[in-house]
Amino acid sequence: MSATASKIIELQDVSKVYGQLAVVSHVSVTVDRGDFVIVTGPNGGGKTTLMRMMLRLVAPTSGRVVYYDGDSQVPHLRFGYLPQKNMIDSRFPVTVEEVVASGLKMRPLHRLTAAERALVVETLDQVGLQQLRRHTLGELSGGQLQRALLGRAIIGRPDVLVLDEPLSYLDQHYEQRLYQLIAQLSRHATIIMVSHDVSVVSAMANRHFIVERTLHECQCHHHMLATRCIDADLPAAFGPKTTE
Ligand SMILES: Nc1ncnc2c1ncn2[C@@H]1O[C@H](COP(=O)(O)OP(=O)(O)OP(=O)(O)O)[C@@H](O)[C@H]1O
Repeated sequence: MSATASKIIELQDVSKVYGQLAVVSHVSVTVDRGDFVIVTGPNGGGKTTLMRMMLRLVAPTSGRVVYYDGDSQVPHLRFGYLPQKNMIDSRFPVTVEEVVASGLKMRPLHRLTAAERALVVETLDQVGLQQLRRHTLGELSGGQLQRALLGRAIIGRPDVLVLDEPLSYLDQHYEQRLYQLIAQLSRHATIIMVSHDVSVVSAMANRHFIVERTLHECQCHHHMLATRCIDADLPAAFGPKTTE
């Protein structure tokens, strides 16, 4: 981001220990408003734990997670979160539209305002699930479930969208749709995305964190893009974010 970018999330010497296992160790980093951060690292390296501490869903063993609006600290941010699929119990008897709407307000569908209902319809369209809106989660394929959860994450027009392995289970068609949707969302939201597939996403991101117990920021990100070290077979619309 530019020199005038304002920070939105700050991790201050954050660590997480489970039993004897130091999962995340002394991470200090700042994410700026408008950043698009890609997060990579080995299995079990602590990526999900770090994301969930950023979201304040997991309390750090030590250190602090601080949110900002401009220069002021704020108690909350509007987050959208797409968790890893293995964290979801799809036996829960709710429909696709109820799941999507739950990202807006914890209210039954019939109690949403007309504007909120319109937003549910628009979001179902964005994730391509209008036809399946009355289906329950248990009736969905892995990719359809992933899209329903993405709908829930984006419907509230979040300040920060955290996506943990969003490409899992998606077929090629929806992978492309997802890239387009994320590129669109990144114009208004800060995006933090865990992904093993850096090839396409790298071209949308302006920062790259590597998490393996601790966090390294990969400074070669723009160099890699500039020299096309990454084999990014990109749709033309996906130019890299600039750092002017
Ligand atoms: N609630 C928990 N209790 C105990 N150990 C945990 C808990 N959550 C995560 N762990 C352990 O912390 C380590 C890091 O897990 P985490 O899910 O954060 O890694 P990850 O980088 O997201 O992995 P992956 O790429 O496989 O999704 C793992 O060894 C995991 O077993």
